[in-house]
Amino acid sequence: MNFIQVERSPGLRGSVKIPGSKNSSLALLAAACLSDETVVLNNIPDIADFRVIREIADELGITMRVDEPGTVVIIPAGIRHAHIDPVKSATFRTAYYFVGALLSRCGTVSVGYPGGDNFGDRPIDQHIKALKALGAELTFHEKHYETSARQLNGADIYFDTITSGATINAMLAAVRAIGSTVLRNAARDPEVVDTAQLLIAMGARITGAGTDTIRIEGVRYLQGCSYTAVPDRLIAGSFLIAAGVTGGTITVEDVIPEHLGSTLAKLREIGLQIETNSDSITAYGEGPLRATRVRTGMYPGFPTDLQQPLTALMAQVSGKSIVTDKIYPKRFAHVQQLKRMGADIELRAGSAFIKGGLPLRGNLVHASDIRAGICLLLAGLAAEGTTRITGVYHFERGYENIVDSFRSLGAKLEVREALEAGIELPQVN
Ligand SMILES: CC(=O)N[C@H]1[C@@H](OP(=O)(O)OP(=O)(O)OC[C@H]2O[C@@H](n3ccc(=O)[nH]c3=O)[C@H](O)[C@@H]2O)O[C@H](CO)[C@@H](O)[C@@H]1O
Ligand SMILES: C=C(OP(=O)(O)O)C(=O)O
Repeated sequence: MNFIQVERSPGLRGSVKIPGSKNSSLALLAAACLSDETVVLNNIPDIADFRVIREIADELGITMRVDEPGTVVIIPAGIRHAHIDPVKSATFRTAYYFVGALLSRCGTVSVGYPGGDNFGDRPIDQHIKALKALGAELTFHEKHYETSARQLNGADIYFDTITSGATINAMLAAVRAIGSTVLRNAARDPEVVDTAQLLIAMGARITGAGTDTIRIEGVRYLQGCSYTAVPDRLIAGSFLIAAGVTGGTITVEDVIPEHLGSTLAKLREIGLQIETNSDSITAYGEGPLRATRVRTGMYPGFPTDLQQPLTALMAQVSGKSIVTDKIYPKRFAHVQQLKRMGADIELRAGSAFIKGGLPLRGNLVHASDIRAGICLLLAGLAAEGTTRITGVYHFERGYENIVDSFRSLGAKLEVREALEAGIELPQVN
């Protein structure tokens, strides 16, 4: 079993190029499968979820060829069926996008229940509601569910809660439906806009993406195109937070600063100096930092996916901070692990109450999901001694070359094999 070994690394310094967004790429790969022609996607990160999607595509008869790093050629015309392996689909979150994308083409799509990060309830009722409104019928089995439709018809759909996943899925299903669809209370995330932009480049008729009302006129034919995924705002945010954690200066390149509006405002409030240019951001973390209170919210609110890395920072900053997750109130598995490293954090009703500024000590800790992993890595960079983090698979789902990127900034960390290192690691998922 592998683990990541991290040593205290004060004052990280340098620049990192930010790869394409994981969450966008997962939607774009499915969206491309709606096309009648070849689609080329650029800036697709080489992460674990992508590798599973390629296997699934291959089994369905869809070509997904990597021509050069980051560039994926998708030829959906050869699709034979849409029965997606339930075991493979359960290893990541977004296999459900293939329901929206393949329903109009195949009539029936079967897929396993969504996996991905496990931090309490992640219902898909709004996906189901949207698909039903468009005319689909769903049947649920023990390990998979099946969605069928002879024809999809446009509909007026109101989401009961703001959800990026269901907004994207409904958009995918609606672009080839007959007639008009309106999505109300839609998510405004950059990944929703990115998916709409690709679909528009393919010939879809979509307006309003980026607002809470998206209008779609169904079309019969979608052409090929070449499209580039937006940069990963969550990876960018993680590196900027690292500047605060280590008291260093870090520049993230190839980013869209507007996508990080709430994150930059919060980091400035905490006391980091932030400089933005058209496609780069520099965070200076040397100055005195202040405790804060943050609540996550759907975009443009503070992202739940940066709540965990921010908690590692606030554990370093003297004073009382409160981190509240309104999107996933149970997304706090990292707290127990931070406590093992000496942090003083109490959990109550969806909030972490942090008494910051205590010295952290390296320990053996477990990353239970992607952002818990980056949180522990950041804590390890600040802690005295050696931190060993298990659950490396979760890093591989979210971050391409994370270890090399941190090393390029001067961080001391490496991936090690437990047997070779002579260390007995506990068996955890
Ligand atoms: C692959 C991907 O893009 N993952 C991101 C996506 O997940 P995902 O798309 O699963 O998250 P959603 O935006 O759908 O979830 C937002 C909120 O809506 C709720 N909800 C969602 C769907 C539904 O049918 N019913 C319902 O109640 C969820 O429980 C959550 O409280 O957005 C999350 C919230 O920004 C991020 O943490 C994930 O990194
Ligand atoms: C929750 C996340 O991912 P997923 O939705 O793919 O599980 C994440 O990227 O933080």
